[in-house]
Amino acid sequence: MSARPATTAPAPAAATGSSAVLDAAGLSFAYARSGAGFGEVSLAIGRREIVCLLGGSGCGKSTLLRVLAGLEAPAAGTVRFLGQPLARPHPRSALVFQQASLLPWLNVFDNAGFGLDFKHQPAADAAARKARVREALAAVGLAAHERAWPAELSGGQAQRVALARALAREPELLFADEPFSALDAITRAEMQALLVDVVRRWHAAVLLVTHDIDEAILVADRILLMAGRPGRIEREWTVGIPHPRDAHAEAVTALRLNILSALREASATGVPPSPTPDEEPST
Ligand SMILES: Nc1ncnc2c1ncn2[C@@H]1O[C@H](COP(=O)(O)OP(=O)(O)OP(=O)(O)O)[C@@H](O)[C@H]1O
Repeated sequence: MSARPATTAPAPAAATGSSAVLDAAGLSFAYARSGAGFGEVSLAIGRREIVCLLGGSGCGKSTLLRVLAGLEAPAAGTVRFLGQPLARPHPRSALVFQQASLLPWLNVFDNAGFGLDFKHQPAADAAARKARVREALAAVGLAAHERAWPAELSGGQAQRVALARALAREPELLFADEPFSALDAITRAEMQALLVDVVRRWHAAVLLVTHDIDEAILVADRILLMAGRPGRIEREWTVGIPHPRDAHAEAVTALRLNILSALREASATGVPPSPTPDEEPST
């Protein structure tokens, strides 16, 4: 019998109310200069859930992440973080981008601790701060590199420091925007596995923006497909495949084909096809 990942009806997502670390309703956004943005997005991210926002270039994934993270205000709609309206980046959230953006004059330890000095971060005494940074660096495999300088690191190591900097903040939700897309394939695969491992151990949820279908399938608990202009969340898949996932497994291949077909349809018509009758709704 063929194993098949669950596929679903359109968003909004399943996690709601007290089970959600973040929920957003009726969000839209348009840049003043270009008018580009996204429209009518409603979604929720459950505690400890890994959600991938997948879509083609320019559909508004990064913009949506920025609004959900509190970096931009929406034109309409609301974002709630742990049940409270979000007006600015929440102290229990953290961000990782494609570029590690390490400060060249700080060593690895101080770069990893840098996020603890941000405004509105809960106060931690020096010993607790040190312990948090050490633990985060150990989790990403850089315990032996505390005193190294950013210029001495490979791209993968620099991204590990960026991940440690995020973990040290003990986030409830980690926003990650294409964090591995500048890395070579082997390092990327290592980082994907590391991400799943550490966020599970840190009990953090993740919103991962990617245009890489395989990355989404190998990492996510749930995949949201964004498409159209302005972008909307058009489809959603719950990925019930246990970790670690094998890129060549039958269930992974089936889901890849399913997503590819939805993406192709979206680029041809602007709207992905509705789920077929044999595709099971997730909730
Ligand atoms: N600061 C800005 N001012 C005006 N338009 C912008 C700005 N930033 C992005 N855009 C436009 O908004 C749209 C969405 O951009 P966004 O970066 O969110 O897309 P994306 O899906 O993340 O793309 P990619 O995968 O290529 O990064 C694009 O058409 C882009 O050109």
